Amino acid sequence: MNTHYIAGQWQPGQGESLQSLDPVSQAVLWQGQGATAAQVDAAVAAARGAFSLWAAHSLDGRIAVLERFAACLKSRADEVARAIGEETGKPLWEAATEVNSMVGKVAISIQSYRERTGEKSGPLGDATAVLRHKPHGVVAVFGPYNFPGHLPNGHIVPALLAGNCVLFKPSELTPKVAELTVKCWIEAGLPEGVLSLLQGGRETGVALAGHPGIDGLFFTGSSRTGNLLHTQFAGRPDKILALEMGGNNPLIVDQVADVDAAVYTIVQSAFISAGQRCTCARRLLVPQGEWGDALLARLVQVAGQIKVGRFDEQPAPFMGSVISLQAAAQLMQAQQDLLAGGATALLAMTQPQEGAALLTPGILDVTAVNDRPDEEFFGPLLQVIRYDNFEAAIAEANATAYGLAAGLLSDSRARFEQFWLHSRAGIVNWNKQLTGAASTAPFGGIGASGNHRASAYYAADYCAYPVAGLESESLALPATLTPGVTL
Ligand SMILES: NC(=O)C1=CN([C@@H]2O[C@H](COP(=O)(O)OP(=O)(O)OC[C@H]3O[C@@H](n4cnc5c(N)ncnc54)[C@H](O)[C@@H]3O)[C@@H](O)[C@H]2O)C=CC1
Ligand SMILES: O=C(O)CCC(=O)N[C@@H](CCC(=O)O)C(=O)O
Repeated sequence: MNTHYIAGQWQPGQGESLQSLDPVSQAVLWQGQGATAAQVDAAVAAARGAFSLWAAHSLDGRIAVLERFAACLKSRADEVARAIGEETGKPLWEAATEVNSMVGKVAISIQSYRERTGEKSGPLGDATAVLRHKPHGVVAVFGPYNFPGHLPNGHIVPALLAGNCVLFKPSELTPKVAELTVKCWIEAGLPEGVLSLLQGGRETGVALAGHPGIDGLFFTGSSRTGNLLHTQFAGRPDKILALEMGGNNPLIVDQVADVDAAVYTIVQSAFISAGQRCTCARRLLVPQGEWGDALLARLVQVAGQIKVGRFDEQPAPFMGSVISLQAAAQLMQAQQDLLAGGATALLAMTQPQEGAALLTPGILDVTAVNDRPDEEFFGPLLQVIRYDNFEAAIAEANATAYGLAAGLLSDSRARFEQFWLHSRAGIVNWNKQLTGAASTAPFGGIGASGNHRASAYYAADYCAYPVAGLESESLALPATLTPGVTL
């Protein structure tokens, strides 16, 4: 099977065997072998060979390729959305929004490139001060499985636009979506070697991340892998590393007037994509007392009726499956561990069909659990913590090493200002769902969620470095010479 795209050629892998499975039916959607270290070498060599020409292309020339890529995606939107639905399990309506985000990324990246890393010049003394940006060279992009199109695209598009060559290693769980995406780049006329596709798991990732021929690595994935990469890149200031990682995101609910609006916003925050968004609310902070009890009762009622189903089921489900049977088993185990540690199930997460990675929404009250794990449970499992007062809620929200997204549902502006001042996260929302971050804004976290290189609108910043210069058309002596120099 020709599953890797290296130096402008499709070729078979020579590494470990890989399969991508439909998480519900377990049907094989894609199979092949991962790229070996030698194949990674060949892709890096091709990228190094292609770099100077691609970087020297006019910006308009690169933009033209990007726009043809967007047009190709648009024309194949149904096919790409179907592949996303099949491989990840997310419902077709949601997969279609992912393809839209991929298309939209091109225009937004062009705008961001011009605004944040374009060219500026102005007079400085008898010279012109000029600021331009240069690409880093050859960069690796590692993608996660939860947005197999949109999130790698969020690195690849701005990286290519800035003039870098890219080695793309998608998640081993979503190779088919990656293959379709790369086919659109080829159709767009990207020159040979500028983009390679290296399918594979850990073995391929390790070979690529450690390759001396890369100038940088742009990663979206778990905090565990991101931390490994950070350790590996320590002592390498010559290489740029951008890490977009997970979160243990808090959503505080204050006593609001519209309970149903709060419940709807909580559902969209915790259970969209079956809880497999890095921005999903993981911890729901609810006031002690009658009002909090009533809110939770309504939440349990609504969440208990959420339609869960196969990605292509009609009428459409709100939640599809999680990515794999293994992920489903790990989540069920996490629920079991929390219950054993003293949690109460307000709504138990269940796996209704053996052999299918479909999970129903789970809501656990973990207030009584001592030493609550500061972990990201990447699925539809929401932990509720009851609080006594607003200050305690803010302290609880910040009781995490992560810092990706945090939110408040409150009718009080003063409370939001207090929350904003004290919260520690890259996204802080008020009366809006935590999920669905805009591509027109920076996207990144602090703490264990990132390394201060925000992506989305600010991806332009890590795709190019600034070069400042003083320029003059002619070389001439200054009007006054410095003391001590005679000519
Ligand atoms: N902050 C953000 O922008 C986002 C973060 N995420 C996070 O991603 C995670 C889910 O995605 P996953 O695919 O499970 O992440 P993951 O960390 O398992 O994998 C991400 C990528 O790294 C590769 N990889 C794994 N081990 C490696 C190693 N030792 N060396 C080199 N490469 C290695 C994988 O093959 C994959 O391509 C969640 O934690 C989620 O929060 C997901 C989307 C957005
Ligand atoms: O990168 C962008 O263009 C915006 C970031 C984005 O789309 N975030 C999404 C998905 C990220 C995730 O949770 O995995 C979101 O915030 O829902």
